[in-house]
Amino acid sequence: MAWGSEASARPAAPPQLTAARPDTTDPAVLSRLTTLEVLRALETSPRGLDEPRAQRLLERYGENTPPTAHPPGRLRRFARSLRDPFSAVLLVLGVVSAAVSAWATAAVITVLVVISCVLRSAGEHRAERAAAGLRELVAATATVRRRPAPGAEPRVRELPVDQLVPGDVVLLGPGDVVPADVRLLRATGLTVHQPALTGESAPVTRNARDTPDAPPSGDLPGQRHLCLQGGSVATGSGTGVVVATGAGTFWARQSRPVPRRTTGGTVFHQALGGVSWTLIRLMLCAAALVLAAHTVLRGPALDTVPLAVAVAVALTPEMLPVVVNVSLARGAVRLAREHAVMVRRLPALHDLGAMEVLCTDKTGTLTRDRPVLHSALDPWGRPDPEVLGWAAVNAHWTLHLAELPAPDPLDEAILRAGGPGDPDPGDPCGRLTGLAALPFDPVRRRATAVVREPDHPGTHTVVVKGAVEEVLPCCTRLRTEAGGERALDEARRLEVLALAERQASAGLRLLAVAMARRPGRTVPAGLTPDSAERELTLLGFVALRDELAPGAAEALSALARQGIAVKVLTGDHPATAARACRDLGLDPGPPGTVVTGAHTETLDDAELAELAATRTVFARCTPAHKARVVEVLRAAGRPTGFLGDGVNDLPALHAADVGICPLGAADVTRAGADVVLAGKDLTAIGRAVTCGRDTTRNITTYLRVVLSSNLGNVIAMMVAGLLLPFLPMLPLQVLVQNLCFDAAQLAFAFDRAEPRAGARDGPTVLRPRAFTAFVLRFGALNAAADLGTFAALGWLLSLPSAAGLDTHAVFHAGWFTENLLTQALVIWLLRPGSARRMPPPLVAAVAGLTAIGLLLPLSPLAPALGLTATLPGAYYPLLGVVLVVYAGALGFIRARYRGAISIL
Ligand SMILES: Nc1ncnc2c1ncn2[C@@H]1O[C@H](COP(=O)(O)OP(=O)(O)OP(=O)(O)O)[C@@H](O)[C@H]1O
Repeated sequence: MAWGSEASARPAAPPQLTAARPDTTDPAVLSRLTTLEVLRALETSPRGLDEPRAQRLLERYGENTPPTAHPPGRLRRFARSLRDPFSAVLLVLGVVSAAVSAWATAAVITVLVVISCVLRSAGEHRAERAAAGLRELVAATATVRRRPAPGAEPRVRELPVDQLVPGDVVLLGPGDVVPADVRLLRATGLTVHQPALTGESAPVTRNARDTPDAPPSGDLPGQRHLCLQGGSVATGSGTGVVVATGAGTFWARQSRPVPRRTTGGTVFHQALGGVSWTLIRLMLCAAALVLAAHTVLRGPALDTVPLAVAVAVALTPEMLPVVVNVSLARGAVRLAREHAVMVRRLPALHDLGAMEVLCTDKTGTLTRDRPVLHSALDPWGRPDPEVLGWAAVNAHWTLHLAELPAPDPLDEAILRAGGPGDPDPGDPCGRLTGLAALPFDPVRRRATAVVREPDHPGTHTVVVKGAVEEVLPCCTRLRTEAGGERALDEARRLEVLALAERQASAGLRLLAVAMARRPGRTVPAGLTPDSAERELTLLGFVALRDELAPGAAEALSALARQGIAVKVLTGDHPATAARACRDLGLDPGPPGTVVTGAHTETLDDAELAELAATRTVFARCTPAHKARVVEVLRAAGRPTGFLGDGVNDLPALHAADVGICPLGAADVTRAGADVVLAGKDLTAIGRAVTCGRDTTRNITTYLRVVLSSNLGNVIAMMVAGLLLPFLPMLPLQVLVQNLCFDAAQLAFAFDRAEPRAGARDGPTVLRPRAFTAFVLRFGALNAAADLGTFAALGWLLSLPSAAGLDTHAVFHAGWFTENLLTQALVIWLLRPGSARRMPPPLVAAVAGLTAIGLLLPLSPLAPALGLTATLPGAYYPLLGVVLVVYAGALGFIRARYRGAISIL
C-alpha cells in the first residue's frame, strides 16, 4: 500500500484492491473516497484486523521500517570524508606541489589524504553502526486495535511500529509519533506537529471527515483527515486506519530522511569547527613564514615551495576526525553497556561533557508522575466529595470520548479515587451520557467534558477541570458554603487563589473543578474552548500528591558537585514546584523568586537571560516558554541541556544543546532526544556527564600531544631549512613519520579515564585557546630537543671518523630516530593520569614508535627511504642524553602544570 504514482517504486498492490476496488494507492483517488470506501478497500473495520490476516499482510507488504536515509556506500563515505577541512587543505597543498613539479611531495600528500580518509570513513562506519544499534534499543511502539482471531472481540495492545500493516487501526495520543500514514476515523482536539513534512513549526488541526473536501492534488500533508508518518501528535487524540506503511508512505516517497534535530549550532560543532580553523590558520601562517624567510635570506626560489608545503603538512592533525569519531562511539557504547544510557547522536556525548546548565521539567522526571488523590475541597477549603465526583466525570469522559491510547496519570488518579468497587466511576449515578470532550493540552491547561444529565432535560452540562489560574478566569460564580451559588467577586477570587497557594506550598498538585448547565440537549456543532469554557461555576478543587522520583535528589546533588547548575522548568504551580525543589535539596530561592511563564513574556531576551542566570525555578511554563528559557541560556554562551519526558517538553528538548529523556518518556520525546536513559536511575545522568567529559579529555589529550610534537618539528624544520644547504627531511620521510605518528595517536581514542584526585571537575569543551599556551610551551621544548639532536649530529659529522659518510642520509636518519622516540616519550608523559596505568593500545603505540625509530634506519628499507644504515655508534649515547634531558624537562613542566593537564 503506497502513496504516489510511480508504479515501479511502489510495493505490489494487493490484487483485490486493484481489481474491483478503487485504487487506494493513488492519493488523488484516496482523497476522494469516503471513510467507508477506504475501510472496504482495505478489507478492515474500525474494530481492527484479526491477527492471522495481519500476519499475512505483513508478509505481503513487509515491515513498516521508517524511511531512514540509506547508509552511504564505501565510495560515498570516502568522498564525504574529503570534505573535512584538513583533507581539503592537504589536497590544495598537493595541487600546489604538483604545480611546481614537486612530484614526490604531491605523492606523499595524496597518500596521507587517502590513508586518513580510509581510516576516517571506516571509523565513521563503525560509529554509525554503533549508533544504529543503540537507536534500535529505543525503537517505538504503536497502540493498535486488533482481534486475536476472526470474529473475536478487539483488543488494544502495543505493537512494535515495524509490525504495522495497511488496514490496522491505530490509536494516537499526545506524544505519539505517527507510525505510518493514517486516515482518521475519529479525532478529538487532535493537532499534529509535522514540520518535516510542511516546514511549519506550529501544530496543525486534524479531524475525521467521512467525505473529505477535494484537496489540491498531491498536497497530502495539507489534508486534514490524514496523519502522515513523520508527524507527531501535539494535543488531543485520534483513531485511524493505516493506509500506507514502510516504503509506501508519503514520507518514503519523498525520499526524505527521518527528521533530525538541526545539529549545526551545537557546542560540539562550534568547538570542532573552531579548533580546525585555528589549526588551518596556523598551518598556512607557518607555510607563509617559511616562504617569506627563505625569500628574504636566499631570494625567491621555486624549490622552497615543497619545504613550505611539508611544514604545513607536518602541522596537520589529519587523524583528528578519526580520533573524534572513534572516541565518541566508544564512549557511547560504554555508556549503553555499563549505565543503560543510550546516546542517539554521537556528538551529544561531547555536549554532555560541556553542559553548564541542565534544565529539567518536574512531573515525570523529578517526580514519579504517579499522583494519588490527597483531598477534594470546596471553594472554601472544606472536604467535599461531590467535587471529586465531577472531576471524575470530566476525567472519565475526556478519556473515553477522546480515546486516548494511554490515560493521563492525573485523570487515572482521579478515577481510581472515584470509588473502588464502583463499576463506572466516571458516571457515579449511572445516569450521564458523554456528548463531547476537549482533552487537556499544556497551553490551555484545562480539560473539558460535555455530558447530558437526565435530571436536567433540555440542557447539557459542561464540566471543566484544570490549573487553578486557568479555570478561575472562566468562572463567574462559585458554590457557596450552603451549597447554593453566588457571584465570584474580586475579593473572593483572591481568597481562592490564596487557598490554592497554600495547598500548592504543601507540595500538592491542585486542579480546579467547575461546571455550567447550558440550554440545548446536544452540544453545538464545532465545540471550541472559547464557546464551552466560559461563565462557569467553581465547584472546588482536587488535590493530588506526586512522590519524588527515586534517585532524583542524589542525581541533583551529583550534578551540583560536577559544577552543573540545575533549573526546573515546569507547567505546574510555582509553589508546588518550589516545594518539590526544596524536598530534593535544590534551593528554589527566597519566596517570590519563582518566575512564571507569563512573566517571561514581559521580558526581552536580554532581560530573560539575566533572570535565567540567577533563578532556579520557572513555573506555569508552556512548551514555548520552556524552549525560550533554554534558548536564552544557550545564547548567553552556556552549553545547556534539557531533561524532560512529555510532549510538552519537545520544543525545549530541540532547543537545547543536548536533549535527554528518562525511561517512560512519550514516544515523540524519545525520538527527539539525543540521550535516552533506559534505566530507572536518574543518577545515570551524572555518569553520562562524566563519560562525556572523559571523551572530550581523550580528544584534547590527542590534540595536545599531536600539536606539541608537530609544532616542535615545524620549528625545527624551519630552523634547519634556514641553516642547512639541503632539505632537513625528505617528503617520503615526512610521509613515513606522519604515518607512524598517525597510527600511534589513534590509540588515544582507546584511552581510559582515570580518577582525577583533587582535580577540579567541571564542564569540558574543546576550546582552541585553552590549549594554545600548553602547545606552545611543549612545542618549544620539542623543538629544543630536535635542535639538540641537530647539534649532536653536526658535531658527529664534523669528526674525522665521519669522513665518507653520506651526510644527508645520516642527518635524516638521526633526526628520524630522535623524532619517533620523542613522540613516544610525549605520548607516555603528556597523557593525564599515571604513566604506569596506560591502557594496552597506548603501551603498544609507545613500544611501536620506539621500535620503528630505532630499527627502521638499520633495516634493509632504510636506503629506499633515504635513511642510512650506518649511523655513527656515538650517536646513540648522545641521543640518550638528549632524551633524558627532554624527559626531565617534560616531567618538570608537567608537574608545574598538573592542574592544566588533568582538567583538559
Ligand atoms: N489531565 C488534566 N486535566 C486537567 N488539568 C490538567 C491535567 N493535567 C495537567 N493539568 C493541569 O495543567 C498544569 C500543567 O500541566 P503540564 O502537563 O503542562 O505540566 P506538569 O505536568 O504540571 O509539569 P511538567 O511541565 O513538569 O511536566 C498542571 O499543573 C495541572 O494544573
